[in-house]
Amino acid sequence: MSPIFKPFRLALIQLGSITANKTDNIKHAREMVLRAAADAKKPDLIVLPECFNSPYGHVHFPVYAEKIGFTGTTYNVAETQSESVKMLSEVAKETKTWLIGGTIPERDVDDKVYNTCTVYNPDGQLVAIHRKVHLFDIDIPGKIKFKESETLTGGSATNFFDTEFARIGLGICYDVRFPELAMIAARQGAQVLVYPGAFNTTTGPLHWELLQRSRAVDNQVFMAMCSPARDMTAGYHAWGHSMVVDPMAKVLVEAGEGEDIIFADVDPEVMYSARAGIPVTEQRRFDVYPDVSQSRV
Ligand SMILES: O=C(O)CCC(=O)C(=O)O
Repeated sequence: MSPIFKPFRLALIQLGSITANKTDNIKHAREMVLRAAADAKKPDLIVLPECFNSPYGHVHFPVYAEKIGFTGTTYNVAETQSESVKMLSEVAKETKTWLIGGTIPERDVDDKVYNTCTVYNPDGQLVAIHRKVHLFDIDIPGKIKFKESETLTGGSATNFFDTEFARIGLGICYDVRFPELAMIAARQGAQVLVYPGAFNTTTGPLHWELLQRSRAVDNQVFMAMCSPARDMTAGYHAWGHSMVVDPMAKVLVEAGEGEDIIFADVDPEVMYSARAGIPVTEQRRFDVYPDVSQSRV
């Protein structure tokens, strides 16, 4: 049976004022979630950006890392030591809204550090965790060099979660460059992909929109990426331009560079008509090439 897909409203928080003070960052993120939830057309799902509680950079991850402290697949927020997880759980409950809590640096029980996304239901329960699978290691001479693998470990699982309105596939930023991850989630029934991300001013203008529209059109799903706002005084200049794209690759809404909250109404009919009109989902030739979604970890 196909997963449920009903109309819903999505809010992306392009968070600004991310400073060296973690407590302030968490407080500000909470205020912005409250503001998004208080919109006249209350969203069903709110999203925060990648690395919302710390400055972005591999040197910062171990310093800001929090012990979420869960193993396996059941998560009891009452047991966590993470102040970010506590806040996210509480504000999801307070607003009675689904919340994708951007990402935070996470220190695991084995002392490895991950770039981790946590998801909460409207009761404040932590229902899903995605650790960034593909680490952002690039070197474009004269432009940008970044090596997350100096301090981070890559996650080893693909992830989605179910709500009462849709199945949502998860990824984080650089993960969007690897079509297999999106393809696997889509083939597992996700109709919407949400990736907190923080592209930069070199790759952002070239690839941020292109990659989202590509993942949307090749899987005929909705795709959303939520960035921090750009801060030219920070060590890393995020691209901003948080956006939501529909299954025909149309950009439904796009933020600028500054702090903002953008909203989109996700209409399942757009996905159904895209799939009916261009039926690639039924025309695949697994007799010619393998179905990568079957090689799931
Ligand atoms: O892929 C890119 O160009 C940017 C990726 C990135 O910023 C990240 O993974 O945090």
